[in-house]
Amino acid sequence: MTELLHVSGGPTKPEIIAVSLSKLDLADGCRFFDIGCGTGAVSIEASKMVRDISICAIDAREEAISVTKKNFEAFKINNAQVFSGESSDILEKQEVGSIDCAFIGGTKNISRVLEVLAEKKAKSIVLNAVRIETVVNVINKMKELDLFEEALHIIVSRSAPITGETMFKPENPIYIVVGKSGKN
Ligand SMILES: C[S@@+](CC[C@H](N)C(=O)[O-])C[C@H]1O[C@@H](n2cnc3c(N)ncnc32)[C@H](O)[C@@H]1O
Repeated sequence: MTELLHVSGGPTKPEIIAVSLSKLDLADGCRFFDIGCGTGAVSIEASKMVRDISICAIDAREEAISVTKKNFEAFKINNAQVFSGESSDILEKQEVGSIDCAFIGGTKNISRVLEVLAEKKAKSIVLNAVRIETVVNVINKMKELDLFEEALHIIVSRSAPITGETMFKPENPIYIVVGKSGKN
């Protein structure tokens, strides 16, 4: 089995990826943006769910870009562009084209990122956050941009062995914020 290379902050846990992608309205041939791609794990899972997806993965850290490129090669992700830099700057560029679905895993400069996604008329946006301050900021900004749909708080506990029996260990809670264009 192909092993995913890791980088600090990633990969996003599979259960969180599953819920996040279920909220994104992925469709065959869609243009998917992985903003703060880290390892590229979310893009890899998205590519298993629909046909002919076109992926644009962005991260500000060179280390993450290098790991994403290696993971895309190992998992045979062919229809992908990988951009290094601040996502709000990259999203503004003409050559990135239209945006159907955007997953946001990194929330630096999030207000500007959301403004650019709204300007580009991204149809569906799903954001992961761990800090409540980020969540409040994102909900308020999405409401201002007429994008806000819902926010979820997800806690996963995973089985772990204990003296030959099984206990559950909680993982860090994650907030998922969902935005859709054309709310009204
Ligand atoms: C929690 S990690 C993402 C993990 C990723 N979803 C995965 O599965 O590996 C957040 C990433 O977002 C990047 N990031 C945060 N804000 C960013 C921004 N405004 N532009 C580009 N990258 C950003 C960080 O460099 C970091 O690699």
